[in-house]
Amino acid sequence: MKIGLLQIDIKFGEPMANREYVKDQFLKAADDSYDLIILPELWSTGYDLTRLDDIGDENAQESIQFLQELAKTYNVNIIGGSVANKKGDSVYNTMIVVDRNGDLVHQYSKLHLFKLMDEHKYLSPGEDSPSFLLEGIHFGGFICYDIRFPEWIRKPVLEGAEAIVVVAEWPEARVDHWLTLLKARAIENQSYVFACNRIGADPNNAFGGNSIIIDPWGETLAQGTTQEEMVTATIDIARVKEIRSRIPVFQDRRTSFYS
Ligand SMILES: O=C(O)CCC(=O)C(=O)O
Repeated sequence: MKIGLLQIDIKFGEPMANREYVKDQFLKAADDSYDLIILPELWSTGYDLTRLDDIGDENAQESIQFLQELAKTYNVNIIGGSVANKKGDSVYNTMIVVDRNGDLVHQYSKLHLFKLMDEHKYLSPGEDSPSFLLEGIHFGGFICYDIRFPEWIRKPVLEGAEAIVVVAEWPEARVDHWLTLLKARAIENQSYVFACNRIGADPNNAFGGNSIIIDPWGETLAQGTTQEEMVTATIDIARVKEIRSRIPVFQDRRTSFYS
């Protein structure tokens, strides 16, 4: 499976311009035969939180249709980062997954809102399961701050997930945490990690790039810089079983002492 993490800059509060830009990037990648392309968190609006009521997407409909068209046109599965999803009086930060036929496979709204960036003032926390199946692979999909909660990442893994996807707008100031947490999540869960971050800056933060693909042994297969790029690796999901039988962490758990 060939994976591409679309590490891009995002225009602050300009969904139309960001959609056009993402469309151009898919066209550019068209000849590279990706099986799965992953976008960053809030790729259509950025963190323009005070305007999400205006620029957010009613029930994520426009974003879903946009991603469905791209998936069908380029015959590629898409984990469409996340978008500002308006539902009644609330706005959620919602991941959208569509398969290469253009079918909507999964939606997940960020569970843990990040107070340091005021998310709790403008967004509502989700209540969705992070588990989904795509191309026969069981994934757990998460958004940014979620990776600081190992017990939440573990949940889909205990349900059978072999790959953890993370979409983010992770600040440059804490890139060391980003890389360390992602590597730990890969090793402790003996799972692939595909983590797509944005680059560039908004009025409040500079973002750290360093999108990364890590194998279930904790080895980095590909890592971005702080420039715009497609971070790419080809993975073999059978490696998960191999690693899990080498060190059988999941058989050795003492669940009568912890859940
Ligand atoms: O946990 C962090 O340091 C960054 C989290 C974050 O930026 C987010 O969830 O949007």
